[in-house]
Amino acid sequence: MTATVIDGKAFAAKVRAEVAEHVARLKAGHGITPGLAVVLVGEDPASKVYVKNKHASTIEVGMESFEHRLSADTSEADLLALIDRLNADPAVHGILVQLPLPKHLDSELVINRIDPAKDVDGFHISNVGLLGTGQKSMVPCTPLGCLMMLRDHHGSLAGMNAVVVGRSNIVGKPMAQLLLGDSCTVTIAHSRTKDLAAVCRGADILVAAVGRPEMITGDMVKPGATVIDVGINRIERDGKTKLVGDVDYASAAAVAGAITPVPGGVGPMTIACLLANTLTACCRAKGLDEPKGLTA
Ligand SMILES: Nc1nc(=O)c2c([nH]1)NC[C@@H]1CN(c3ccc(C(=O)N[C@@H](CCC(=O)O)C(=O)O)cc3)C=[N+]21
Repeated sequence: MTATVIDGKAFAAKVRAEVAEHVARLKAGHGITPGLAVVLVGEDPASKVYVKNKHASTIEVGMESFEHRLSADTSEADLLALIDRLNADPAVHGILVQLPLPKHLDSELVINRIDPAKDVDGFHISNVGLLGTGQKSMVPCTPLGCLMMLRDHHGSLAGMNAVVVGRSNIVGKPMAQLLLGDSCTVTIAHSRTKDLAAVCRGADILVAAVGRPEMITGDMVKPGATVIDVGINRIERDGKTKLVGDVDYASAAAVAGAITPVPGGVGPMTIACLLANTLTACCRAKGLDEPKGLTA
């Protein structure tokens, strides 16, 4: 058996096209252009990759892109003042502060300064609480992208056993909440889980979000399971830099029913969902119908 490859790149292009269509309608019908502000402090390499892809996509779907690049030694007061300005700016519907921030900045304080209605990352404590209680919120982009791919592939997820490996606030925990919301039986596994392989083999849906290159191997995958690889790891192999996931693709694909590749899987969906969230935030701010199929 060889797994169906879930093409995140193609799916993301479809999502972006849907977003672009809504944006065109907002412009023509209401004279509104959704705007996304991205704040980048310092020079984190992962964030730079993200920013590069993001800027082009924002423009491509017809939105306004506001970039704020601050030096690595920016003070907390200056960063908070910028967020206050963006919160008050009616042209800005979404605000994203690139993480990680330099060590001298308190990322919790900074994230919680963002107006929750403009928090397109879904990291504000209010959005975390709303998601956890099943209320309307802004949903973190990476888990939302994974959910969209799973719904597209399976239709209903009800009753499926889902195992999320990784318990981060940005992926693992919100992913588990979303799967629970779609009536999966959810297990969150992590570095201290006993017999991780056996837990993973119980999964109909296996989401790998551990940040360790190729840690999830084929012997940990139930035959026919759907494997979602959230990992983006840069490694050296045969003298070259390579992008690999948290899943050992070759061995997992030999057992799985469906699998997302890296690159071209979850990554492009994260960016597409950032645009979808910006559109959603804009529609909510204006009291207009929000797009269907682009939210949780
Ligand atoms: N507040 C905040 N929100 C984020 O969502 C956030 C962040 N900070 N900081 C940095 C990380 C990283 N991240 C990526 C998203 C997509 C790709 C992506 O599109 N990857 C392509 C490959 C890119 C390549 O070729 O290197 C792929 O997987 O196919 C990569 C990285 C979002 N992040």
